[in-house]
Amino acid sequence: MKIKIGTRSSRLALWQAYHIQALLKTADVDSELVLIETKGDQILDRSLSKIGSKGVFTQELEDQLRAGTIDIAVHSAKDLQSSLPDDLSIIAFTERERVNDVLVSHDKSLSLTSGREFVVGTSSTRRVAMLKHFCPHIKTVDMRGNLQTRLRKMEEGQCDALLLAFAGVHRMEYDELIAEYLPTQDFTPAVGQGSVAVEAASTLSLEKLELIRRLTNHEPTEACLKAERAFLRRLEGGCSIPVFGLATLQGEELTLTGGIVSLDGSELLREQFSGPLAEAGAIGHDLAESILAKGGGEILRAVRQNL
Ligand SMILES: NCc1[nH]cc(CCC(=O)O)c1CC(=O)O
Repeated sequence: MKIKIGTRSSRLALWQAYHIQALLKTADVDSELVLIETKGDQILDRSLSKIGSKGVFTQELEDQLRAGTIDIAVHSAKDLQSSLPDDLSIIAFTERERVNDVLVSHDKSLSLTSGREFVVGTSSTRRVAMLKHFCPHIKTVDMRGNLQTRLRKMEEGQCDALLLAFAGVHRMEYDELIAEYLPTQDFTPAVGQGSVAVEAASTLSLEKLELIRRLTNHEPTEACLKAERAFLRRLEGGCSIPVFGLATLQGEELTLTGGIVSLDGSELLREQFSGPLAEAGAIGHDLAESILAKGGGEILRAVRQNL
């Protein structure tokens, strides 16, 4: 048996696919990579929020899952839509990397808390809005492209630093450029940040599904992402809205922190709910209801009108 792994061909996507391949290999399960180009890879001149980012990095992979030309598709968990079509599902979430956002620069003395003014490149609406909220002295510039492209733009002087997920920076082995780890209490990451998701179609054989799940799924991470994704689903969000969410486990108790920030940074709503791990989905849903009741709905409407 050979598992066909569908992946985008960016360096980060390939790292993730090789990671899944290595986990399968621990039980001598053979696999091959099938490289697939998505709309998000082709359109590089427009900001992600303007492409209509629903599934922009996932659609073509999902088409091939349905066609059966690949057994599984590998994604950054963060890039997945919060709800999938009925015939597709996430069968595994890998153990999560450190979840923090990091400030990346050749100037290691840069810090967001120093009060010093400088320019940060990012293409994430969540990061832009959080910077406006927590660090109004910081200027932001929209910066798309893969990590290598962004680093080049930074070196050309388009910005002084980049704000990125630690997970991606670490996987691309740029740890030495990390100037600062941002605290998750303020800069709460995007839902799913740091985990790799394995997606399959309902037509995948039970034998393959169970084998892949056994070798790649990390149950504590899965529980946390279940809560985070239920939260995001209730807000009907994808990765392009300024919503954040992070669940952690202490034994059997799950704690979910999540919220939303307005695009101009003026309003930030954040709440924390805890409960038994078995109720992960309900915790996420209830947290979203609470955020909506406190004004999150108005923030979301304004965000949708502006994107
Ligand atoms: N939105 C792009 C994206 N999707 C996943 C990661 C990093 C890896 C991860 O969070 O799992 C990144 C880059 C970033 O946000 O800096």
